[in-house]
Amino acid sequence: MAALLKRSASLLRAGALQKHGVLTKQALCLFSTNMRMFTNKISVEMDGTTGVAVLTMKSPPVNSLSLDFLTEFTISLEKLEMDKACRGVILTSALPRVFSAGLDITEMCGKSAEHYAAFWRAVQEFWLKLYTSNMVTVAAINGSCPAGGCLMALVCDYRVMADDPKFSIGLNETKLGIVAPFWFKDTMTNTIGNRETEKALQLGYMYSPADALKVGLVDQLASADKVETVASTVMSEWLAIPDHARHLTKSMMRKPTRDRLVTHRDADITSFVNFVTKDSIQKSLQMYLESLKQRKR
Ligand SMILES: CCCCC/C=C/C(=O)SCCNC(=O)CCNC(=O)[C@H](O)C(C)(C)COP(=O)(O)OP(=O)(O)OC[C@H]1O[C@@H](n2cnc3c(N)ncnc32)[C@H](O)[C@@H]1OP(=O)(O)O
Repeated sequence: MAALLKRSASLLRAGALQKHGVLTKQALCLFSTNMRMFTNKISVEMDGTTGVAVLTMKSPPVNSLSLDFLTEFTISLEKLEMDKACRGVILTSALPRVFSAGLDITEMCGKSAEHYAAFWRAVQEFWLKLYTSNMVTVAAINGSCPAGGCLMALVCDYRVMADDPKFSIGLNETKLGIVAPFWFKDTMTNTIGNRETEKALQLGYMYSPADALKVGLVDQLASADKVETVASTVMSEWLAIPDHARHLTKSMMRKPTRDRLVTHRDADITSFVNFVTKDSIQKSLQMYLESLKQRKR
């Protein structure tokens, strides 16, 4: 620690730390310490010297995105966003075989319209915070990630997936008899293009890691035990770019998609509530949940 402080002081004297916002941020990293945050469903470990946090989802059995999970996730992300020492976040899962099973289906079944509205606002908030994060975000996908799990990976800046054919990734909503909202669709289109998204969404296609790499749904594959290490290497490459330039570029690329949801946010909630309260949709979701349970028997 004394050596770090000495090095920071000498950098400050040399004026190196005031040159760009990014260097000032790096200087803060030099002064900062490691940090740990735990909630029931998420743990965050921040390395003060690299400025990289690892956010690990740990909500068995499948890291489904319940209202509680989404709230804890969004708060953890906000805390990191406010910590000037934190420049990048790696998202990963503590569960074997599953990154995230997507939205918690039980939050969309047999509840009140008020509950559905609150749940959907939390899903929107989670997407907005992650999609517009100033930090570099890398998904270390160490298991399957259907629907909302895939969305979470897609909003990151880079995706590394475990090269295991047992895992799959995609927006499979049509298979549940439901429809991915326009901002899920936009996020996928921005990643793999219109034609591939059109096919993938209509068919509710779940890609193997190899196929996901082929269409650009993920950026890189790694053996299951190396996913996080590869994600860290990718993170250092991204952090070599000055933060302000990288972030302004990210904002420029993402603003139209973000603005579209912000402009239509309330209408999107109404539309979700109207959709999910239909008897036919409730029946489809119940049947799907039942089929998940039957699979095990
Ligand atoms: C209406 C407007 C659009 C809304 C947009 C919707 C977006 C979504 O994200 S909808 C959710 C879509 N998700 C899925 O289709 C995933 C379904 N799950 C799976 O495919 C698998 O569970 C798995 C591959 C993620 C993991 O497989 P495995 O390890 O074999 O675990 P199990 O299938 O045995 O599941 C254990 C346990 O968890 C329950 N469960 C699974 N997924 C969900 C979920 N998304 N929400 C709630 N609960 C889920 C599953 O039913 C099992 O429960 P128990 O039988 O009670 O143990």
